[in-house]
Amino acid sequence: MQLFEKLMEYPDAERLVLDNTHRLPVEETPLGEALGLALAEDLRATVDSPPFDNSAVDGYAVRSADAEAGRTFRVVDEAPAGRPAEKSVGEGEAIKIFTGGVIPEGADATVMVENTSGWGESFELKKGASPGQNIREAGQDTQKGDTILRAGTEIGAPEIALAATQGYGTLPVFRRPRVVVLSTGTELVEPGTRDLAPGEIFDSNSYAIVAQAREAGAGARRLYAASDDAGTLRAAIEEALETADVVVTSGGVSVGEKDLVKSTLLDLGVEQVFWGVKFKPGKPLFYGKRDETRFFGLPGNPVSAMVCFDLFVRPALMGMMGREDKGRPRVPVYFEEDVVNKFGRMHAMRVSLERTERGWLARSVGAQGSGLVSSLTKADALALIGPESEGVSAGEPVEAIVLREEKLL
Ligand SMILES: Nc1nc2c(c(=O)[nH]1)N[C@H]1C(S)=C(S)[C@@H](COP(=O)(O)OP(=O)(O)OC[C@H]3O[C@@H](n4cnc5c(N)ncnc54)[C@H](O)[C@@H]3O)O[C@H]1N2
Ligand code: MOO
Repeated sequence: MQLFEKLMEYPDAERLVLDNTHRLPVEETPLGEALGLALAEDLRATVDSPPFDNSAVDGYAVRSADAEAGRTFRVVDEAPAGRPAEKSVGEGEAIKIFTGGVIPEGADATVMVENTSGWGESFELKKGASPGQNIREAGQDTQKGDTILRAGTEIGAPEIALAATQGYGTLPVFRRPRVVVLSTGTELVEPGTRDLAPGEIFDSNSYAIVAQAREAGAGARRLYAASDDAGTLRAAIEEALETADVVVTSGGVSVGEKDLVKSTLLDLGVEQVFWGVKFKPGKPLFYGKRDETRFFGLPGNPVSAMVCFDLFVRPALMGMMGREDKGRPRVPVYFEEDVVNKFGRMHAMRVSLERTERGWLARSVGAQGSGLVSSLTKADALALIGPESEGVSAGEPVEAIVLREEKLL
């Protein structure tokens, strides 16, 4: 069994992951499936939007020159949304119009029905109208040929709406990475299937990792939990390889005799980029590549698996999708007391955050064991307590990676 040689410094490992990540190919993706992806090209307006002058209200289209309070108008036609009127508006005439209806020939204003005597074949105007009143002009929103979205923009709901106004049925985006998640460990039991026998635990990592991958915008699926047996593991990894851009395993990556993930990957021709990081939680992290596929061997300890996903896998997935905002936001924080780092590795300490006059105050969420899943539900950020120092003094600034971005609002 191979032991760790020299552990890699955390920033070097972070950089190596990104340096060995490539953008996935550009694909014309249906509008409804583009959420969270990044545009590969600038997008231009194909039409003026709105395409025609239209009414902002339900009421009547009139000539503003005639529109004095107290005057009576004759209704000669109607213009609901989607069906332009056939007639034009002459002096003393009006056309019944609804919101979104095309402004008829001759009219230059619309009046709300509330400012008239009501719906009918004729009506009396209660309030005068000015030219252009309640008219939404053609091209007010976008004009044909304008660049409406820049390459690199992340597609959210407003971008989908804007592209749809221009008739785009698909968008040129970097393809969504396909992540296959495989948890390993003979002790693992599928949640919801049966009670635990002695020595067993429920498989929480594969569910957590799939959720994190989807949060990052990737497509992700779980494979079954594979037992710590070389044949089973090899078959599972081969199955994952059929569809995956990124294979993420959990467990079996440390130095125990049952830790077979690394040797199995190497047997399958995966090239090791690094194994072992001077980082807690997540010392045994493995990163490798084979052709276009990338492999992350996350440690089995649930907190280590989730923290390593956030700090290493998430930026890689975002890079593959062409997203500019690859990492979590980082802010300087301080502690009220001295904090000791006794691990000899960079400690990503789970902390809560509170905004104070001096900046962000960090407090440890409590015990920092790598198996304490509940601690992650209380953490707002990971404070990076460096390996070279043995800790930080009260009030000293420290960089923290913010996990709950809503905290910063
Ligand atoms: N002699 C040494 N032992 C260990 C070292 C070391 O340097 N020398 N490093 C420790 C560190 S740090 C970590 S982290 C763990 C990681 O080990 P593995 O990646 O091999 O993980 P396992 O041993 O398979 O599991 C660790 C722990 O996590 C539980 N686990 C595993 N999979 C799941 C899952 N899918 N859901 C929930 N929990 C899971 C597993 O039962 C173990 O309790 O190694 C240390 N040891
Ligand atoms: O570094 Mo391991 O990740 O303690 O827990």
